[in-house]
Amino acid sequence: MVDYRVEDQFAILEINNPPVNALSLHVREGLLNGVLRASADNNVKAIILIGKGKTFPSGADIKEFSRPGKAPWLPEVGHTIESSNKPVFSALHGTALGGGLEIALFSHYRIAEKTAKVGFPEVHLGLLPGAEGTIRLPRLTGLVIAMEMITSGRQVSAKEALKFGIVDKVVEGNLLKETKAFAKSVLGQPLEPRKLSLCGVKDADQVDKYYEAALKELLKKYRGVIAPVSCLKSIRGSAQLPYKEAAELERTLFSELMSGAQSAALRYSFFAERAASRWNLPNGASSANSKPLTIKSAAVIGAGTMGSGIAICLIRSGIPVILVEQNEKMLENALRNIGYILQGSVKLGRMTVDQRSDCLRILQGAASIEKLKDVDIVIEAVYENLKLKQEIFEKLDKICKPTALLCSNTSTLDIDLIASVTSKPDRVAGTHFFAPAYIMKLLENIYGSKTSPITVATIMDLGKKIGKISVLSKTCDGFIANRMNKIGTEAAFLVEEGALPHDIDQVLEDFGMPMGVFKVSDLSGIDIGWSIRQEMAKKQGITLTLETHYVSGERYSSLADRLYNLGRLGLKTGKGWYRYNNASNSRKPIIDPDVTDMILNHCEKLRIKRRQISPQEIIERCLYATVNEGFKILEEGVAEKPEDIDIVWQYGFSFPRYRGGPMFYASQVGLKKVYERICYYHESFPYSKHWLPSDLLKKLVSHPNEVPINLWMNYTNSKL
Ligand SMILES: CCCCCCCCCCCCC[C@H](O)CC(=O)SCCNC(=O)CCNC(=O)[C@H](O)C(C)(C)COP(=O)(O)OP(=O)(O)OC[C@H]1O[C@@H](n2cnc3c(N)ncnc32)[C@H](O)[C@@H]1OP(=O)(O)O
Repeated sequence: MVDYRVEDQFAILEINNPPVNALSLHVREGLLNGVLRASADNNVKAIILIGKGKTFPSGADIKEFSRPGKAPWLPEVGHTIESSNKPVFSALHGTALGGGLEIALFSHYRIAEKTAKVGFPEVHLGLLPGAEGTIRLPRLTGLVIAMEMITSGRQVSAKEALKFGIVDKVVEGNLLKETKAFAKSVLGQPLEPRKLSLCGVKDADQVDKYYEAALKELLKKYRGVIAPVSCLKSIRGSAQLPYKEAAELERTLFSELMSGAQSAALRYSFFAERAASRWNLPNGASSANSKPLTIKSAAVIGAGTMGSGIAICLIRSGIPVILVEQNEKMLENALRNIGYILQGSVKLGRMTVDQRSDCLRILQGAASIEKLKDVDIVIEAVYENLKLKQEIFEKLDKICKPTALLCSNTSTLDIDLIASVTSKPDRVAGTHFFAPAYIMKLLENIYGSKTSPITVATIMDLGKKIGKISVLSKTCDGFIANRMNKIGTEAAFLVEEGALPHDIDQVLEDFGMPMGVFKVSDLSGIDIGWSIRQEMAKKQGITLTLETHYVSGERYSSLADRLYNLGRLGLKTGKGWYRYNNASNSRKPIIDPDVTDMILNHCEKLRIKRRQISPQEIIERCLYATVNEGFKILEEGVAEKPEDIDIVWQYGFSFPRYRGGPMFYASQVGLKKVYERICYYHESFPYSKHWLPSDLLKKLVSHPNEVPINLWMNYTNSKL
């Protein structure tokens, strides 16, 4: 794990723990023993710590955090480094992060390869740098930079690290050779001034001012998230307390975070995100044995909001796009809008003027699909109508080259039905983007019964290339995301039973959702849901009225239909579930007594006796219904593993990452408790089939050993 050799009187400690040289127990032991050995060796003048492979250590081993750890701990290794009688040089390349950077800060000197990056990403794991990083970094950079770097988790380039005083030199070429050369130039100089534990924080007298300003920002930016504030408290300690006491405070804060629910969820999320990129199909094909095709050109059909957004994602990644739209005016508008959106990115510093021009150069509009014969992939993003989509796919099948992938951005429709009109169903898949497509990180990829492994591998790989988090779903009505989302349905029932829209929104926002469900509904438009419901009713041959309370034996709420009938279509009409001050162009929702009256009248007409609804019930009704459907999705193999579901929720619906996702949340509450409440709600609401308890959940609670391990057990520390 740590290779030891002596060259030119340098003891080289080469850390060899692929893939990221995490500081696992054996690495810590190797470093400790290596430094002690070199310190005692009269033939050694200096010690160099360097990473083998692609990086200097990128942090502590996160996997070790979920089991009882073993000494030597990182701070002990660090102090052994700092107190060595030989100068220690850390040679940084790749990503020197977290514990890796802390090891470097215990060293007497730091040399960085030009492309190296350094940072403290612990905050993203709900932690703080717990091996004295919060005490040492401010001693090098001053408080403001340390506060910014540690509370944001931002990685800084070698050049910036040099400017901040984190590294002593930036080098090009052979890192070891350059480090030796630098070492030779400073050998013989006293070590004491290089020991950060003996230095002070130069702007310590300003700490209260900086602390207050940073705290105000953090509370605004990270509502409900505790780690950033703990980071700040620890940095304040570094300026206010003697070194040893500051380190003790850091240790206490670190332990509190480490044993808390938020860090558990964030650490789970780190691995869940990586697990979601690995997939297995029922036929044995998998990400490990399937190679993607290279996508060099693409077409997007439909220049509405979704189509334009998808085109932006592709051109931003250098993939030329033909954007097809029959309506010339609409096409013209879309191309102009794409230009504006990219202009906005330039203004925000997310791309340069040249990059914007490069994007627009590879974007081309077309009025018909005849031009698509050479593209590698087509993504259709027209109106959600099966017949229309089938017509398009039938044409594409004739026009496109045989190797082209034909994908649909459908959010609900069966991929098999779309593929059935083509002669190459193995090339057909779903690529479901979330609005706005150029911002939302999720790409929900869908395979049908005939989709080939190459097609799946290609769309999963494409997602990664365009900067998305791809998750794979088997085809079904609504796929993982929309099928599972029962929040809106239960929220409407809760309003009928006694809550008000703003009560529910408040509870969901306090839980950590960025916006309550009724605010979201106003933003996307009440008419959207209305047309989906009308379409569904048409299919079933029924007519919906404002008094409809059951549809095909299922409970139904017509509250949103009432809003539609009143012309309250949401933000765009200035009125929906809330009222908006359109005169001042404000998007701020205002509680509207007219809506309350409408709700009360509705309940009176339907003879619903209203009651007091607790915040606990709101959470349970909205989330447990969703979780129950999640288990059914797992049971049916729509999602391969719970991580896939949780990642869909985090990146598609902005579910708070510090709660892990609905499935992880359920495991934290305790599956037994969740199951019992689902059974209770099933008894209370027999006309909502989403409360019919999932067999998988029942089995997990009663006979956990009979459940295949990939479906649950190895991913969570579920409390049964
Ligand atoms: C008696 C009781 C006494 C108690 C005393 C307690 C003392 C306390 C001491 C605590 C000291 C800890 C202090 C330290 O500050 C804490 C940390 O260091 S936390 C970790 C900080 N580092 C990170 O968060 C980095 C995370 N990794 C990344 O950001 C990226 O992986 C990367 C390094 C930028 C590389 O990105 P990519 O090249 O894209 O590669 P992947 O992301 O796909 O990763 C590849 C592979 O590696 C796995 N992995 C990555 N990082 C870690 C890690 N830190 N630990 C374990 N595993 C890691 C990753 O999961 C991938 O594997 P896969 O999941 O695909 O199998």
